[in-house]
Amino acid sequence: MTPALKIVADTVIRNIGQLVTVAQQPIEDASGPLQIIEHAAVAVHNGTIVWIGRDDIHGPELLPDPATGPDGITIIDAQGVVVTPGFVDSHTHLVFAGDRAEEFHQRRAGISYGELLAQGRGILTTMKATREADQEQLISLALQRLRAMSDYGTTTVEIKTGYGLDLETEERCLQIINKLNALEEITPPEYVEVRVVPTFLGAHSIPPEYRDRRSEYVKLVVEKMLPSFVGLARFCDVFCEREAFTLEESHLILERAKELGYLLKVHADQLSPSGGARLAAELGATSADHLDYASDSDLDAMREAGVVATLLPGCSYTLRTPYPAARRFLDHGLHVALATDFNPGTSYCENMQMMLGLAMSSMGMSLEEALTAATINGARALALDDQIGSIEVGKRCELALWSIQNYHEIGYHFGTDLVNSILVRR
Ligand SMILES: N=CN[C@@H](CCC(=O)O)C(=O)O
Ligand SMILES: [Zn+2]
Repeated sequence: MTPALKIVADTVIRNIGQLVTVAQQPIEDASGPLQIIEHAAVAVHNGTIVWIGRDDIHGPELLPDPATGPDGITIIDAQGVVVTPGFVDSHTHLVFAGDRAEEFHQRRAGISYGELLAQGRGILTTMKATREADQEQLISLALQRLRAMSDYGTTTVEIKTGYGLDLETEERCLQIINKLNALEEITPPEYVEVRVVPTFLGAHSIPPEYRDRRSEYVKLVVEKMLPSFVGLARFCDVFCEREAFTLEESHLILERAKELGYLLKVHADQLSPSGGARLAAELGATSADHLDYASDSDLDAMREAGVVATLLPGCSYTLRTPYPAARRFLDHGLHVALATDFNPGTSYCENMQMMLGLAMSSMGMSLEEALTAATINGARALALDDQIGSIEVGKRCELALWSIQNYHEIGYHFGTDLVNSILVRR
């Protein structure tokens, strides 16, 4: 007889109807592409998952943490619902002030997103409002948005700067993003349990004061901003596009960022074939995002270089452009991630469930592919897949507790929030 497994735990989630682990390795008692365990339990110690399995069948002997004493295990009854990894929203522009409702309706009447950018509106409209806002306003807006995201099941959010476009405001936005990870420092203390990953996107648009001397702005990004923000941002991103930064400018910025130790992302081939996807592959970026105009050979280059393809259906929904054909990316053997691209111009939506729905209804993804894209592949797009994105022993406890008993309701029952709460142990 195998001796009982003794596990030290401080939290146990019991009575889980379906534990959708999205495990990357086969696990005992689990089945199907998402490695689902029926009637399951999860044991957690110090925020790390220490055991998962069938509730009550051959579970381990759970020992409380000696520090908390014999009554120290918190038992949470999931009441038979579905539990998945929390969503990893790997592409957002969440820190900004103002809105662009007026431009949205003008676009509905015929003006294009590219035309607005060319007229110095679009991103620059938001830049003006963001520069004028003070720290408290920006934090309070960000918190409101993070709360909405966590209500829909998101536990990790990447946040880009890119609405400051000067040294001072870009730095202020990065400091705010970092502060969101330490909310007790905010007065009065705030508790949103979402993990935040900061990205520097100084190369989002050329600010108006540099309109006729763009090379000087690129120089500012390369020589001043990038070195000053080391340690404040995990990623450096560039909007490589006809209306934004050329391939050469993007190359210059990303190459310097890489030398300084940033991980890389690229807004690639969104409005035209910009060469961004190819650049992401050349420089070993973690992800290339959008990719509406990426060619087959670009996708091959991305696969060879291990670049995650992040697809953003919220943009297609807002801009009324064709949805990315996810099948094409999957057939190229790429890891596909889904994200909201939450921003005031092209995707004003905090809700990852909506992205899953669009991926299934309009991008040709199965439920299993979409859930994988919104969890473990989002984690891959942040180079955090060793820590989050699936429910496996050794991963952090960042879960979504749904209000449904069968995960097949996801994408089928639409237009309503199916997530009850998130459960995060730090
Ligand atoms: N493409 C560039 N950046 C954002 C849009 C930002 C904005 O319009 O404010 C995007 O990912 O779609
Ligand atoms: Zn974006």
